[in-house]
Amino acid sequence: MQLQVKDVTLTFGGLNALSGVTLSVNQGELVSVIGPNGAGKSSLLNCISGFYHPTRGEITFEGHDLTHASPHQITRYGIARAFQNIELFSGLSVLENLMLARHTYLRYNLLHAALFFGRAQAEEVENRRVVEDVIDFMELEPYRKALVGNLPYGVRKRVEVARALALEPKLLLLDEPMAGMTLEEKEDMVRFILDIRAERGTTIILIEHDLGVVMDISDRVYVLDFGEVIAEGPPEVVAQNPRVLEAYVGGAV
Ligand SMILES: Nc1ncnc2c1ncn2[C@@H]1O[C@H](COP(=O)(O)OP(=O)(O)OP(=O)(O)O)[C@@H](O)[C@H]1O
Repeated sequence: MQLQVKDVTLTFGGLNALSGVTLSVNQGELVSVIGPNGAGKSSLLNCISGFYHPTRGEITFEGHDLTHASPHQITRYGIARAFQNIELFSGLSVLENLMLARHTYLRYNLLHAALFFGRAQAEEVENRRVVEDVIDFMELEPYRKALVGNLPYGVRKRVEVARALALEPKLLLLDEPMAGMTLEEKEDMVRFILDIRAERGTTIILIEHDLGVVMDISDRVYVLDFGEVIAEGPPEVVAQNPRVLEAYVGGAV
């Protein structure tokens, strides 16, 4: 098991955003988390990525305890996240955003860089190589130097995924990467997600409202409702689960 979320509860005031959530993900798996609005999906990703700390329970990744770790530490352990509300600097180019992500999250401290100038330079060459490789992989070559604020929405969503990939994660967290996209853009994103797993071997946790996509590409699906896991399993099994059908009645998603 690469990631293990054990009995996690997250409380805001009197409200349980998550209630005893247990979930595990194997290396190389593509696992989706679905559920109606407010079910706790983003809260779960926030706990895994260290933005929130569970009120109770435990999260481990490859033997590291993430329960109280900071987002920076968690990134260094090999987990990166593409945000639902794009977290890019609109006044910087695609290339600059990706380089900045590596500098912010992965670079050792400035004193170290000053003392070991040669090593810092080698690191910069490596940063550039990784970033160029991601730009190529995500087919962002035509936009390398373009300011992110000037790009169409669908391309910006793709840059947001590229920003996370530039951190060379072992586990990639995707929070609604296809929200608001046209059909064609969605198809492209699906292809990228499948390629990320196939070619880079990255484990993926996907939050997505488009159930057609989820059922098509996931190895396993977890269904959250009111902060609890109400079903888990292969997509075709989960889709038949009466509790899932009930949670989705009325087109709540
Ligand atoms: N920072 C916070 N403070 C207070 N309550 C919060 C906070 N973050 C989330 N919640 C509450 O926790 C519950 C779960 O929210 P969350 O955003 O995790 O759901 P979600 O499944 O991601 O929803 P959506 O599909 O709408 O993004 C909601 O009732 C929400 O109002």
